[in-house]
Amino acid sequence: MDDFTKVIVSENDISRKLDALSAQIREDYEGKDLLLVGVLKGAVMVMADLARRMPPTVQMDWMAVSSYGSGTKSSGVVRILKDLDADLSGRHVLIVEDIIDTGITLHWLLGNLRSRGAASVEVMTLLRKPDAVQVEVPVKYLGFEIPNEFVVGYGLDYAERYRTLPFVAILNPAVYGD
Ligand SMILES: O=P(O)(O)OC[C@H]1O[C@H](OP(=O)(O)OP(=O)(O)O)[C@H](O)[C@@H]1O
Ligand code: HPA
Ligand SMILES: [Mg+2]
Repeated sequence: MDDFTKVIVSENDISRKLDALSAQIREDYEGKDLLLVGVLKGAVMVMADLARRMPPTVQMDWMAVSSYGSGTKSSGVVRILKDLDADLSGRHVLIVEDIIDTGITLHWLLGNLRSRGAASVEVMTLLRKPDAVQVEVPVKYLGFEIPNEFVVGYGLDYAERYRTLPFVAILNPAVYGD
């Protein structure tokens, strides 16, 4: 049995998309002190590859939230596992995410970070599933819209596995027993 049914975003697709998005972000934040906030653990890969395309003065901070546990369905409840180190007051913040699925995580996170007095809070996500969205989230920088299937790779896991793949693939439902 193959673990994946299809590669939907290749390593090369990701690299070219990050070239374009990072150029736009550099232009939009020129002259501003930018804080990238990565959402652990899924955003580790996209954060690393985006941040390397930014000026060296860019800063990174991390927040860990989890709503999926070890399954393939959102629990609907977002828990903070690790908070930011940075004080956001007056800061220009760009949240960096791997995926918007139901939108529950980012909707909650945007509300949470916006209450901390930042000068601006925007969102960059590599992937979005338009057919899965339950809560609309304003996204300024979007990589790819993908079908409503459970995907893994490039930071995205199933039960903590497959995060290290360099591409994004649809997980074979036989792996999780559907
Ligand atoms: O739009 P949603 O339906 O809320 O789903 C998106 C969120 O789910 C995943 O995180 P997860 O809770 O699996 O934690 P992880 O990043 O540690 O895998 C993903 O990294 C996003 O943060
Ligand atoms: N794959 C892995 N993790 C996720 C997904 C997905 O499709 N959606 C939300 N978290
Ligand atoms: Mg996960």
